[in-house]
Amino acid sequence: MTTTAQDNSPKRKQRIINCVTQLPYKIQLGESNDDWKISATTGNSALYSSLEYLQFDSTEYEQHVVGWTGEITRTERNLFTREAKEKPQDLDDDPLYLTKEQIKGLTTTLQDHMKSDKEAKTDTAQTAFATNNVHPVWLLRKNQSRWRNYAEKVIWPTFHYILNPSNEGEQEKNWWYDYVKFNEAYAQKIGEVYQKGDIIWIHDYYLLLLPQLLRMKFNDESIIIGYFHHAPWPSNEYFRCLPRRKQILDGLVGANRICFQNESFSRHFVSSCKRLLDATAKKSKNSSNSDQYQVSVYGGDVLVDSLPIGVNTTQILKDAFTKDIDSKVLSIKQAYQNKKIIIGRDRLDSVRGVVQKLRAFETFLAMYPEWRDQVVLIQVSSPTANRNSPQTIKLEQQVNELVNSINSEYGNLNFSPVQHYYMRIPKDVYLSLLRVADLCLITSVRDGMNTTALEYVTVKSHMSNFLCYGNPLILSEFSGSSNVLKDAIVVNPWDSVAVAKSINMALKLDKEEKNNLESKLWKEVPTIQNWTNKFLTSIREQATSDDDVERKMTPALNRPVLLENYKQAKRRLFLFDYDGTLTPIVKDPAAAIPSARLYTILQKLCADPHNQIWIISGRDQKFLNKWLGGKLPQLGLSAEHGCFMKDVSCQDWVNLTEKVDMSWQVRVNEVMEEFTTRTPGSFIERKKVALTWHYRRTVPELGEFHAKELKEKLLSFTDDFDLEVMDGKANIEVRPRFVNKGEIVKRLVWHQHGKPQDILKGISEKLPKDQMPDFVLCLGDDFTDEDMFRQLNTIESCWKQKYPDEKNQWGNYGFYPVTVGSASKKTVAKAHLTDPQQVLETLGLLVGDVSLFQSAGTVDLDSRGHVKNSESSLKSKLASKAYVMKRSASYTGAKV
Ligand SMILES: O=P(O)(O)OC[C@H]1O[C@H](O[C@H]2O[C@H](CO)[C@@H](O)[C@H](O)[C@H]2O)[C@H](O)[C@@H](O)[C@@H]1O
Ligand SMILES: [Mg+2]
Repeated sequence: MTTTAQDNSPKRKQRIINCVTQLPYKIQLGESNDDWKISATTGNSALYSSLEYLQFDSTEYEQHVVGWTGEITRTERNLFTREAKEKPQDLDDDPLYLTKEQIKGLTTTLQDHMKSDKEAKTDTAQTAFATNNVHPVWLLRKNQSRWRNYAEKVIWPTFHYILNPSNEGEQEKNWWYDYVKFNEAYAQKIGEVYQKGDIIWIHDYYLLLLPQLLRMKFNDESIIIGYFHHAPWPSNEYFRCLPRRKQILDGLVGANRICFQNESFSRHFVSSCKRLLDATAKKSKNSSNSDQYQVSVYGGDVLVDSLPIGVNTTQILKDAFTKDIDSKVLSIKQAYQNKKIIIGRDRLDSVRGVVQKLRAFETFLAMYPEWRDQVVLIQVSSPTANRNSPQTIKLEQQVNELVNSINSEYGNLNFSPVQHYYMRIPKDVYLSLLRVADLCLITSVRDGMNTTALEYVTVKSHMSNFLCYGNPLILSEFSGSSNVLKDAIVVNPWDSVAVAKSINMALKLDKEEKNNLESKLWKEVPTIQNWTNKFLTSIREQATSDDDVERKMTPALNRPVLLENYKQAKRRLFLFDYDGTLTPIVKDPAAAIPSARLYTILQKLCADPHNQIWIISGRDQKFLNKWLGGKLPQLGLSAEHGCFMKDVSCQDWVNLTEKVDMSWQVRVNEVMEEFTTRTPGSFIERKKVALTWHYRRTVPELGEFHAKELKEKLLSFTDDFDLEVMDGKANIEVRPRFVNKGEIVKRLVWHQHGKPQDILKGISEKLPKDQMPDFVLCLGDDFTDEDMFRQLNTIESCWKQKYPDEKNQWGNYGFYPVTVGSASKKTVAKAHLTDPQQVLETLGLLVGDVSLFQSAGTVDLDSRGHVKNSESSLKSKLASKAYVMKRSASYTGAKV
């Protein structure tokens, strides 16, 4: 009899690394260096309740939260009240240089805070709890709010259909660099936390570059990255106005799954990818019957769909129905006896529609005199982080004027129909307002998901609510929540008359009508538990289904390492393919000519005597001479996939196929001509040796079908001539088998660096290593370029045997075989860059034309956000030391 051993060990929980813009805490430093004051932040309630759920209630997941600390402020004692008060000038003037000990102390305080939260929130201490699961991202530079600028002043407005004139000036450039660093800092922190098998979940528009950065950082094809976008995603007509639109999309498509609040946002995102990245998308329905897209971009796939966020309905009901809140509700009711109460709670920014709401309320009072004196609008507007910006100040004035004019027109000495509170209110007051309301009015002109709407419906679902059960909700059609709360009274906030009519109708609903509405609405409120589980379950399913397919991801090129290696190397060799690498693929081969930017970069590379630059292309000599050799004679050239070579700073070409029988050309040409006749739009490019049949300009399906047929036909006889038939980018090429780009690479690497080539002479593998290149950057996009990469890999293996002790500080020989295309492309290259634009940016970086922070690239940062060990990092360290001394001296009264 056989027995199966039972596995009694506790099931390992799935680890989730949850990346949020800011930890859910407001952090203040008291008078002494370790006096940390931690309190809960306001805003983002839905997201933070998802974190709480994963932290305290979920039995399936072990959560790790990675987030910026937010602006850390200091407090000072108020001499009169003895209370600690925040120093207002802190954020701009007071650099928060924290010592290592302080950073450690604060991390422990945060961990402890989370633990005591747990003890307060769970009944038992049984749940296995992940200690050290809060991972702060330190960015302690002076003016800490700098990290918000690009996200808040450029991305946020565009995502809400507000176009600020952007001139890509110095200021915006600096904001962008800080934005890149912000994302880099997260990548670095995740690097410290990540374990194989973890799911990384990234939230919202501060972290749009992070998915791709993580792909660059981890050479782990199984890494699973999900991204949820909480804000709206605008139509492509708006999105494409962002100067950094491509970098943003490139950053995001590093995720396996990108999810939005509703189908319109995901559709807009997909059209941005199609338009700006040349992506294709297949649409289908997901398990919740909403649209999902498989977006193919740079040859890889990303799943795009939507899942509206929810709220913690159980907690809200628990918090909203207490004795304390009962009494608050009663006092509000007494204050407005015999009046209907309309409530609104919004942040005071231009998209929340407070102005539209006031205008509609004014119209309502004008249109329905019978309601005057019978209705009060309690509007709570909470200040935004940008309270002092000219736009907010203007908006504040506009709101005040409207409130005054309504109250003077329709109010009297005893009563003002609009009660406007410009302040943050505590949670209990907010819940009391939700409970007391006869109507909730939401007129935002754009938002991702309005959680006030969801919370209101939740509170109104409670029967014992002082006759307020089921009171109605008027909701803007431009709010993301209108896609979820389909049975709300939906209005266009720009149409004051229509909103006024809806207010009148809503206030007149009888009990049965209200109950009817509420019973439908209540079913439509998503819970945060469901939302969290659904997102994580589907990403896990995606991961397992992907596991069945053989999946190898190529990491993105680590550009900071490349730059460092470049700077230190003395014998640098560049091996560049041309089409699809240095220049984008276009319909007409004759139109694919070098850009001015490419010339500048090549010129700068050529000007450095340590560099040897070769273009190794499928193009013929005529094309390469005309557009490259003629303008930059220092370039080495190889034409027709290795058939011809022209050495650097030399005019003459050498034919490596001179002795080959070319009789095959007639036969191949005949077959290609037959297919050209049958396929409108196709044509033959006749080079000296190779023949290329192009079908980019044909009807795609027909072109592809005939290309397959042509290839088979050619393969049936080309073996006799020892020819290779190659599948290129919308082309089929034929050339002799014994020449290929790899052979050229072999010749160039096994060669004394900087010495002229004796092309017809054989290769010597006996050269001392210090005469051969110590840095080789090889870039190519196509199947034929794989020969170059393969050759470099072979040489590297050989050197490992021959020169095991001569590796560089990065543990290799400075070889960078890099494919141009997606991470999921099948390749033997060691890294990838997505497209020719990224290629130029990378080369620009080497010649000093581009900043490291122009695009994200995985850089190690210090706790202040400077590149580690850089000049600015060292300067900042000194400043920090001086600062700490000054501070401690000011405590003790000593002079420094
Ligand atoms: O080795 P490469 O430098 O990448 O050259 C490969 C082939 O590139 C050219 O064709 C390709 O690019 C064209 C322009 O973008 C495009 O219209 C065509 O569809 C692509 O196949 C070139 O015409 C061929 O001769 C090269 O062999
Ligand atoms: Mg190419």
